[in-house]
Amino acid sequence: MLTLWCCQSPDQAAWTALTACPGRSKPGANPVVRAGESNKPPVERLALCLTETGKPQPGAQLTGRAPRVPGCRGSRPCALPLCARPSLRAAGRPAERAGHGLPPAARRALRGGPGPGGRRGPGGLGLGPPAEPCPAARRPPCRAHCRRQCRRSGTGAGFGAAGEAAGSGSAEGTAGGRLGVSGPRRPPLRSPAARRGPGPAGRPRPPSSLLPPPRLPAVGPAAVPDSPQPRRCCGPAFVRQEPSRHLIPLPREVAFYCPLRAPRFVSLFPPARLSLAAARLTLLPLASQGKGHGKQILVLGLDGAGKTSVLHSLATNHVKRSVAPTEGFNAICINTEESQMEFLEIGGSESLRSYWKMYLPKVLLLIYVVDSADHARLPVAKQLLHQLIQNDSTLPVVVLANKQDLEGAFCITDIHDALALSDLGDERKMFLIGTHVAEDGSEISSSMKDAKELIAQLVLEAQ
Ligand SMILES: Nc1nc2c(ncn2[C@@H]2O[C@H](COP(=O)(O)OP(=O)(O)OP(=O)(O)O)[C@@H](O)[C@H]2O)c(=O)[nH]1
Ligand SMILES: [Mg+2]
Repeated sequence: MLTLWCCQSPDQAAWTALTACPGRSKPGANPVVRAGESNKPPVERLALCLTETGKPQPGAQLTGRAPRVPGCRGSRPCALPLCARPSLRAAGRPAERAGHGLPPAARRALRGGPGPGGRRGPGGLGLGPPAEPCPAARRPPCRAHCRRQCRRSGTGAGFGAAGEAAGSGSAEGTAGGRLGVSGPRRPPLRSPAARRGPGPAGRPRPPSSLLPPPRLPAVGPAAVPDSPQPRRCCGPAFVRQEPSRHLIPLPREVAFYCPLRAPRFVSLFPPARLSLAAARLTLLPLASQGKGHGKQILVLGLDGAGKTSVLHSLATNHVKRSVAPTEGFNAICINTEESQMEFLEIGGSESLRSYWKMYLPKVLLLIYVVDSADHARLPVAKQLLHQLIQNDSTLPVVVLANKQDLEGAFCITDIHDALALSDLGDERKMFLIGTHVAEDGSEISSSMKDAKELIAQLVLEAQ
């Protein structure tokens, strides 16, 4: 059971909603969102974000669906777009991305249909670039034109909704065009997705914005097969996509991890060389490849907290516990479709802690990992965290309360108190997520996936 407090600022509310979305957890782990719960709940895992006052705040509207984002005037609940993976991919607040609170014309434009003045929107709901308009883009919709093309192709295979619907300006059709294309089609009329041709075994491909980069097919353990789609000639049934199609979360790994661009552990500095490396901040592993650009995510925490294990798991989406302590740095790059996340772990042993603060000015985000079962050293972890960020009042921090699988582990409300997170400033974005790196499971836990998505989103926002 997951209890969750709502945060007040729109961005944080979005995250709250994301974490609360019942559709995103595994069966059996669906969070039950309850308003007003203030005592220690019987949590298995609990996501907590802090309000601007730094205190947990009972959510006013949390009754099983995500709260409406302030300012939203849309007729649909904000929870739906927030559940949709595509909505995560666009910039801006989720409510804006879904078009809530905007006039109808602007909403149409946002979804990819013609907006005011007939201009097309940016491909709303984060589904990527708008489908290419049908050359016969006129009203009424160019269904006859599409039929002609299908007849010419001689196969009757799906021309897809892209051209037709885009021409018609229908929001459903536009999104559907990106979702469903299959079979041969006439080159000038192809949507971007159609240009790539049919998916494996003739199956259609998911929207282009949710695929790994071109020429990098989603294969390997992280790849999830595309969902089957009907192959048929364009017609009303195909053109009119169910609205829920917009909201089907696509496979996580396809969206967030490109398996062919494998994560790389770049460098391990032996302690003897550490001072030299530390003296040359600009020559750190990733920065030395010209890709640092201040986008690094710093991963810190006491020795044995599980930093390396967490990083391995985030990078590979599969559980892998670290067996050796990090004696220096550990740098790993995780490529997503939208960004490259460069993580830098610095070992947590006493001799290395003095180097932590040197990297802070360069980072976008701090991930602080604590061992939830190591009660004795939580005060040390707290002291180091407070010292670290006391001079940077806006640096976003994600605290991972790791090893939640251990019997004696503190639940995250205890961790919150033990680390005195409410004293860490009102301005910064701060998140606390319980995680564990299971030994037996092959895939990472849902809490770890939540953490990964949160980190990706924070990095996008910070850039
Ligand atoms: N039970 C349990 N053990 C974990 C978990 N995560 C990591 N471990 C174990 O904790 C030990 C330390 O993990 P590391 O990932 O090396 O810890 P670290 O924070 O990188 O440590 P340093 O590199 O020394 O700073 C290893 O034996 C891991 O197998 C977890 O979620 N649950
Ligand atoms: Mg380590």
